[in-house]
Amino acid sequence: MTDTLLLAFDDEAALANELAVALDVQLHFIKRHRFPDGELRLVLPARLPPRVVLLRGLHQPNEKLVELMIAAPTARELGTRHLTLVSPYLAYMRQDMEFTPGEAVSQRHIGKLLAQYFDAVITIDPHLHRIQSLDEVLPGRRGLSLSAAPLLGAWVARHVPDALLIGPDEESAQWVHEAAAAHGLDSAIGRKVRHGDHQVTLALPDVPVQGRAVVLLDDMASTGRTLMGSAEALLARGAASVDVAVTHALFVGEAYVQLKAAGVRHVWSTNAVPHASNVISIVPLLVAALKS
Ligand SMILES: O=P(O)(O)OC[C@H]1O[C@H](OP(=O)(O)OP(=O)(O)O)[C@H](O)[C@@H]1O
Repeated sequence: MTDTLLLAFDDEAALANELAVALDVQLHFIKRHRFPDGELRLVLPARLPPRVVLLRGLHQPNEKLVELMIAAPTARELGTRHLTLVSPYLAYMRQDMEFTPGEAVSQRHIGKLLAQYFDAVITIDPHLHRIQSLDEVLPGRRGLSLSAAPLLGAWVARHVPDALLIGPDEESAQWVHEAAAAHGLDSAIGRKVRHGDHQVTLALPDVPVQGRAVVLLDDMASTGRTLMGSAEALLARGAASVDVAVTHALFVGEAYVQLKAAGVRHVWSTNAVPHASNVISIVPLLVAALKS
């Protein structure tokens, strides 16, 4: 990939450096200046090669979307003809239908916006419920959705002898089954009803957990309520230990501290979102996708 340049922002320097080394490509950080009124100025290299990969995770997405709206057309003005967005966490995928009249279907509109600027988008474990493929979100463009579940499963298999993997809700079944199947782990899936941003009702799966080393596995932790509620219920039922493995460590506010306070022993995450719990690198996944 010597003809490709990797562009990134310095708040994702660790992942950007690791990716550049693994791909053996040149890395350039886009310079950012925030004006007193909050507007942004971006500075890219004066000339760009025809193929550019832009790395930008979209956790805390609103300002980052503006960065993309400025950086992508600038890259094309500077010589880029094929522009790939690598966004390990793709925001706005959870609002995928109109639940009440007049409610914006953000997934569709953010997808269209990205399709306007990028030839291809690569992401990890996007929260897509009711559609099968990321292509459906990106009209006319290539969307590639990678799964970190086998990496999470491998980590659990190495660190927790005889683990029982539990997914807190039906949605998590895809990741839990993939991780369990790849590494011969026991698994079970609970149920969840969401009542609001911070309110969920959880039902544990009907499997014996007494004395088991349970690992809760999910695509993301945001407020941590889903994992906290599950962990407390598992410990109350006699689980020997509860660990957590997630792809996206969003952990808003005090969520991480509260999750540990709820009795969770270890919290493990991938570096798709930079966080203190990162222990699993998604770089091998990204490299395989970008090289194909
Ligand atoms: O840390 P939290 O704030 O609990 O959020 C994380 C949970 O939210 C997501 O599911 P969600 O409840 O959105 O599922 P849904 O899309 O089916 O409502 C995700 O799959 C996690 O289970």
